[in-house]
Amino acid sequence: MRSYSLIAPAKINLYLEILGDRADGYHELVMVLQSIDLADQIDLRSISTDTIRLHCDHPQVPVDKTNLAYRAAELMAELFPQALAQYGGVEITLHKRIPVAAGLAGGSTDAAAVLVGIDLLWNLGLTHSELEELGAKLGSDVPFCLAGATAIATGRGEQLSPLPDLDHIYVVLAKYRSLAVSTPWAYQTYRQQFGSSYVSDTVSLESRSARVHSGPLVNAIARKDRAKIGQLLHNDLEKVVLPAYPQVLQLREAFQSTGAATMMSGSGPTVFALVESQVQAEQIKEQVKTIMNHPDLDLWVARFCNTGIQVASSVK
Ligand SMILES: C[C@@](CO)(OP(=O)(O)O)[C@H](O)COP(=O)(O)OP(=O)(O)OC[C@H]1O[C@@H](n2ccc(N)nc2=O)[C@H](O)[C@@H]1O
Ligand SMILES: Nc1ncnc2c1ncn2[C@@H]1O[C@H](COP(=O)(O)OP(=O)(O)O)[C@@H](O)[C@H]1O
Repeated sequence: MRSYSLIAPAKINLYLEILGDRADGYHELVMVLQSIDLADQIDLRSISTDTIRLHCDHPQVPVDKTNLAYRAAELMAELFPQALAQYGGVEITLHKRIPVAAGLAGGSTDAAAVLVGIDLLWNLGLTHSELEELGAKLGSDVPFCLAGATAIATGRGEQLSPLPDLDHIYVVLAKYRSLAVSTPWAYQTYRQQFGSSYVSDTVSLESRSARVHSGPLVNAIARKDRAKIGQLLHNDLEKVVLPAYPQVLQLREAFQSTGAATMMSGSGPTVFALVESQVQAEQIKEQVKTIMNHPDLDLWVARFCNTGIQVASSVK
């Protein structure tokens, strides 16, 4: 039986600015996204029946049709019924290492891996932009997860422009195991509290987005100036999540007290810090663990990576 094993990295947001609301209910964004080597492994195998089967080793992850990986397979089956008939259905096994509901695009990267894996299993030969288009139907962060690395994302988050690769930057991440922040809640609350400051005309939206494209963070990335990148981290969603979740605020303050550049990722509740070496990262991880002294707090050390979905092994 044909099978593929794929590696699906998480992302962090180095920058997230909300520019305005949109007629489709989403928000117009400008973000800088970065892949990190904290990754899920997704195994896909052709099966003789024309069904989709999903297994996952994480108790918080649904294995029904609400799983984004399942939805990615379902979308492929709907779009390519002849390939489904020719090659059979798919059995998907998710080995979950990315924390769930964490602001790290765990579900999105699994969905991206399933698109790539089924394209290979069924010999579809889809182009990268075709895969991006399918990814955007599943979620705003899915297109980024396909190629990963460092990129500016605009629109809902699905329009991408690559940025130069960043190497040798380590990340310390921390999240309370039982704490989840709803992404729709975060955007909706932001709109309620700060919506009146939106600029509604498109010229202004474009100029605000262009300011980021040629702005200090993008310049710091081009110069690989790690210290400056750290100083320029920004996330508008902190304005609503930190006041509503005091534990996340405390975690943010604990990271700050170590002197490292720190920020919440996406809609949270993961907080991360950027550091220059693995040794320093392990030190900060221990410092934050000691300051917080909470049995429910999980911490990880990861590294920036310049890849999105990758094939680890295959049987053809
Ligand atoms: C906040 C971010 C930052 O990277 O990531 P996470 O924290 O989820 O990882 C993203 O914007 C999330 O992306 P993703 O999780 O793919 O979002 P989607 O499934 O498309 O949308 C989930 C919900 O978030 C809100 N949403 C999302 C994107 C956007 N540009 N405007 C929005 O208002 C909408 O309420 C939508 O129903
Ligand atoms: N493949 C998946 N991995 C993780 N969570 C998933 C997946 N598919 C659906 N979910 C659901 O999506 C929600 C958001 O999870 P996740 O994608 O990890 O976080 P975020 O959107 O914050 O990056 C979870 O509460 C979970 O129930």
